[in-house]
Amino acid sequence: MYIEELTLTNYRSYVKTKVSFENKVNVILGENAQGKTNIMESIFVLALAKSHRTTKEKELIRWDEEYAKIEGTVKKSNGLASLQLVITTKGKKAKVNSLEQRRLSDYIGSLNVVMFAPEDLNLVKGSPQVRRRFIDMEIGQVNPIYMHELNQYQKILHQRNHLLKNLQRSPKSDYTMLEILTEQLSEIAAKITKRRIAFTQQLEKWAQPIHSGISRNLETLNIIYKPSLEVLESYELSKMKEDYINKFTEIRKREIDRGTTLLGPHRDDLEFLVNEKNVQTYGSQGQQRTTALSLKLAEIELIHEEVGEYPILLLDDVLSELDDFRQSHLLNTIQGKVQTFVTTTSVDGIDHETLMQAATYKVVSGEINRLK
Ligand SMILES: Nc1ncnc2c1ncn2[C@@H]1O[C@H](COP(=O)(O)OP(=O)(O)OP(=O)(O)O)[C@@H](O)[C@H]1O
Repeated sequence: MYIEELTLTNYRSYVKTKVSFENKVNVILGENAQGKTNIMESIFVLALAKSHRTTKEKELIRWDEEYAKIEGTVKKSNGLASLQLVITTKGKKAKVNSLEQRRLSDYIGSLNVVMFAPEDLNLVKGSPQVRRRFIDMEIGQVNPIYMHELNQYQKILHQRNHLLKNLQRSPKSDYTMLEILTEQLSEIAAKITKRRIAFTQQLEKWAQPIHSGISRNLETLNIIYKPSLEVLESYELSKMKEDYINKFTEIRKREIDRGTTLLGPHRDDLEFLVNEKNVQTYGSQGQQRTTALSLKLAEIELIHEEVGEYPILLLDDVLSELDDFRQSHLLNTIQGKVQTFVTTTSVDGIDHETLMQAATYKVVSGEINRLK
């Protein structure tokens, strides 16, 4: 799939902008703070109805305006789709081919993207939250039900935490509600855990040969899902739910003392092993970069496997962070098959053939124009 045209209205620094793109590499050039990342972010938001750099949606709306609108014409193997996402301070509304989507989770997946920005180099080294967000975004865009389950999970988790805090203050309260919420949370926790384990295995399958290639066959990569509920011997949903309920019963006193839910997908993590050693603890910076790059390239293949089309790749200011060999590996992999957007302040030093043939745009003060 690829984006033919993008229109932004009141989106961050853009008042009204319409721009056509090519189904190849599109390089977006510009000095600092001119609006390059805003373009990348708008494509990401059009796909996932969420920003990669903020949770505060108000920031996406141009100052002193009421709403922001992102429109995109997307070419897919089954034809053209016109997508529209309107963001207000009260919420978001999405349309596909002028039809309003009842739920955002139904809309997500209309456009698939993979973003690679400098902060993704943090995927390995950063906090577990960064890795959980990565998993959720990736499964969410190929599986709308997962997004729905995740929302439900967050709601029940919030209620349960609130109740645990109340129980902490008045221990004589009724425990029936806690049992009901524990049962509901365990049911969804099992579904989410199961999907995440399956996703991790699928991601590992794609990432392993890629990592070997980038490391010139010197390194092997393993990706392990680390659930907060230990040893999930059975992957059967009912058994997993039962395991969660039993464990919650076991740690009830501790949870009430702490006033929070101590177990579940919101506490899980991913572990990366290079040559069987934890790369977060023992890996060099180079190995950590190779791992992050392998994961991103694996994501592209995984989405292709799931939806039957390659996603769009957004490389925000990241090429200059990679050495020549990793840069070439990345550009050789995407060449001719993935529509790619690259932002950079300058193409000096990046002399790969793919970039020579790219469509080039210049961004100045919130306006984008084609150069070649
Ligand atoms: N809600 C908003 N309304 C108006 N302008 C905004 C809004 N949010 C951000 N901006 C402006 O957008 C500009 C930043 O754009 P962007 O992050 O895309 O820069 P960039 O070209 O990627 O720069 P760099 O190379 O430094 O990353 C800033 O000038 C900022 O003031």
